[in-house]
Amino acid sequence: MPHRAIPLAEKIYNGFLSYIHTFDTLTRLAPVYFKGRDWVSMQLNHRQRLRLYKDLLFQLVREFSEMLGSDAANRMIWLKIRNEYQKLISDRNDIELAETFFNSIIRKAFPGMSADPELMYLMEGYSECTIYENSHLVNSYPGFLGLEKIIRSILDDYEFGAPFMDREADVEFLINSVKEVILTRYQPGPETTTELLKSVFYRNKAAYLIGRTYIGNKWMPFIIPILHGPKGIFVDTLIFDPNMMSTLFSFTRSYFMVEAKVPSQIVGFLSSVIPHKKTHELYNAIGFNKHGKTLFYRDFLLHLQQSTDQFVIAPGIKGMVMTVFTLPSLNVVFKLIKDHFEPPKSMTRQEVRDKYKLVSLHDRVGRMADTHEFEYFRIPIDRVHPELIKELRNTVNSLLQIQGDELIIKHLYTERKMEPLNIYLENCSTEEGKFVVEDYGRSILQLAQANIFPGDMMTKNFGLTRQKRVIFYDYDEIEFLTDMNFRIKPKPENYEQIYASEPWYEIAKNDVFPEDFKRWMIGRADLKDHFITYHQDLFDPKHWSKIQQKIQQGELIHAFPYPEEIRFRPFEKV
Ligand SMILES: Nc1ncnc2c1ncn2[C@@H]1O[C@H](COP(=O)(O)OP(=O)(O)OP(=O)(O)O)[C@@H](O)[C@H]1O
Repeated sequence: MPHRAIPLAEKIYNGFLSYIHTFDTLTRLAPVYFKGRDWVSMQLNHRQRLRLYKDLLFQLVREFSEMLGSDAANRMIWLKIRNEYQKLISDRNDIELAETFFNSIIRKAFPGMSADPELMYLMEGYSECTIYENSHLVNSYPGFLGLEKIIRSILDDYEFGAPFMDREADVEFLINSVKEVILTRYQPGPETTTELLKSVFYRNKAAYLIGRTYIGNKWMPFIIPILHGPKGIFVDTLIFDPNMMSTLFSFTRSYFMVEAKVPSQIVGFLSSVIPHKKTHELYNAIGFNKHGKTLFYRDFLLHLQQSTDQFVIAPGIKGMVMTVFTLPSLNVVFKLIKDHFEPPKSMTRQEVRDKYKLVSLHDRVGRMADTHEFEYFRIPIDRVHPELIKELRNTVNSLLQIQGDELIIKHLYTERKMEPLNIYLENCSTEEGKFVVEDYGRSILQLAQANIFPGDMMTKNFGLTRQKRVIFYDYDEIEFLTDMNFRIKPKPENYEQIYASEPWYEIAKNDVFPEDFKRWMIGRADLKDHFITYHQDLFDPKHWSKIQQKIQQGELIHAFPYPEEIRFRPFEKV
């Protein structure tokens, strides 16, 4: 009965249109807030966009399920709905997003649905994100114009609606930078050309222009960060370093606000300029994280087919709250909330989920890993190591189902696999160790500036990225920094107090004594002194209180996603 399937398909399609429309509307507000230096609205708007998908889906699924009535698990009807939906979306240039949207609906409306290749779009969609010729994607600047003219034209073409602080100085900085990095190595020829994505990428207090220059028989990518300080708009630096570009698009950063009329084209261009990034990571980076999740899952299924290794318990110290496992050949960990927590952990499963949600909605400032949440995640049981089966049975039994030859996990998070910091510190040289413990302290202070207090700051709760950047990944004890009370330890005044085995003063739940951090943060003797000297602020309650005050006064600190040493004007405020 196709006539019944048509309104149901239309219902989903209208929901999708409404999602895309609202997503675009919110995205288009980013340049407005950038122009007005309205950073609070920028942040709220971003959060609203992050919530959009789930909020909208919730309402839509309710209405849709009412229409569907008792047919929620009727495969025939679903097949027909999918057919009708396919007709509605087939001409769209964001068809891959529409497919993912359908998957989200069926996953919520069909009881117990995990992944079904017949009813869902699992392996379809654009496998490649081709950039079409003559598209409206980029602004092009032919090489014959000469360096200065190209740079001036670029600054003319990207209008931020506010005056530049010192445009001539920016032109000079950019010219010198290109001369230093590119023109010492390559000679421009008749084929030399520069392209910049027309869409500007906004995040926090910055705007980014993303481009590439064809020179020396290859495309040289670059990123131009633009800031809007109290004195006006200015170019902050010019990035050519591929590692820095990659960090800018890292899984530890918030998503960009960027107009993407044809998302696959933006992603196609990005993959030509940002090395090592998978397509799913780029979709995440431009805010289509649900589609990023679809692609991630697609990669996962392909990887399973192409590998033979077994899922095992993740290396490192086992969590008290999470059971964590991995596939050695894949750079992902799977995190499951345990059925019971041993003291001193006393939270509920829902509270842990709330903390993970908090992180997903918060600015991750390059220091917390993004996660994807999955329900009814399937793994072939013969790929699960017996030790892991035992561990899962002991710790997360309520989340497990066995169906045929598959293990189904009712709820889990996936996260990028990193090398646990405690393991790295056991094996590295003193020099390597100094480098990472400096970054360990820096990561904690940067999280603090973003109003995050990690709670448990032991090295086992941090991981290292490929580029040896320290990232926090244990979210169950996270708190807002402004909810904590940083205290100086009271001085003992008598014999009993000096020799008391327990603290003799009252300690409230949210009290923190930063002086104590010195005792346990770094164990290794050859690194401890270096760490304590390098990060004196960490142990000073006044420093923590100062950060709190700034946050309470509404100051949003911009976490630069590149080293501040490369800024053209390192001391210029934003
Ligand atoms: N992203 C990751 N990459 C690699 N290993 C990880 C990752 N996340 C967790 N692990 C491993 O799993 C262990 C437990 O993870 P996690 O710290 O998230 O659990 P937890 O139960 O919250 O810990 P805690 O008992 O400290 O609260 C870590 O110590 C680490 O060894």
